[in-house]
Amino acid sequence: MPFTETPLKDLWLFEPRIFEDDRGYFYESFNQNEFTKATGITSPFIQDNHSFSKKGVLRGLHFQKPPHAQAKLIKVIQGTIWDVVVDLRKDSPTFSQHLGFELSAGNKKQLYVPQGFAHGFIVLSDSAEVLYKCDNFYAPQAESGIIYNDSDLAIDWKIDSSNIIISEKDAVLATFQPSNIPF
Ligand SMILES: Cc1cn([C@H]2C[C@H](O)[C@@H](COP(=O)(O)OP(=O)(O)O[C@H]3O[C@@H](C)C(=O)[C@@H](O)[C@H]3O)O2)c(=O)[nH]c1=O
Repeated sequence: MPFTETPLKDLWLFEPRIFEDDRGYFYESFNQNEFTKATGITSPFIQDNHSFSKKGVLRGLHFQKPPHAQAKLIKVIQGTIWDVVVDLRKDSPTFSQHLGFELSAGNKKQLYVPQGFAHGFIVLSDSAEVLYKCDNFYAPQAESGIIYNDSDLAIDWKIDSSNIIISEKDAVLATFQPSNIPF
């Protein structure tokens, strides 16, 4: 089964089967039937996003507040990222826990991040192109996040902090405070 549930409930890793031959390779990068059969998740994806980032760029940690919360299915088509998620669901046994995954064009792994998680990634290779599907539309008024270097979360971003590049918006995100979490 190419879908594995991770130690964080409802967070799934997808390792697709690759068919290689003399021409190159082929694989189904997404199949709604297989996805639903394996995970039980039925909500359709309605927005696709594509970002390009240079080495050391860190985007995150982001989430949208309800009713605009987004589940995301993330993959990399060029380069390598360290993808990090934080469980923000207060009723979850793994509330406040985080996990990191290496996603790359080479390993073709995909991560399904449910609603109620914060998400971010850092680029480990010279550059990276990241594609992700979302089950809810972008809603700028609902955007929120947690500062990447929050001392309670203590996330290992794999790159020396002096080489991390973040947006002005991400530099002023709040620290992790359960009372501010809307899930
Ligand atoms: C996320 C997003 C941004 N934008 C615009 C707003 C802004 O002008 C420009 C760049 O936006 P940002 O700086 O927020 O992009 P970015 O920092 O890449 O934001 C993304 O980060 C990763 C980690 C996620 O998980 C995503 O959900 C999203 O929050 O693109 C859209 O038009 N639609 C979208 O869905």
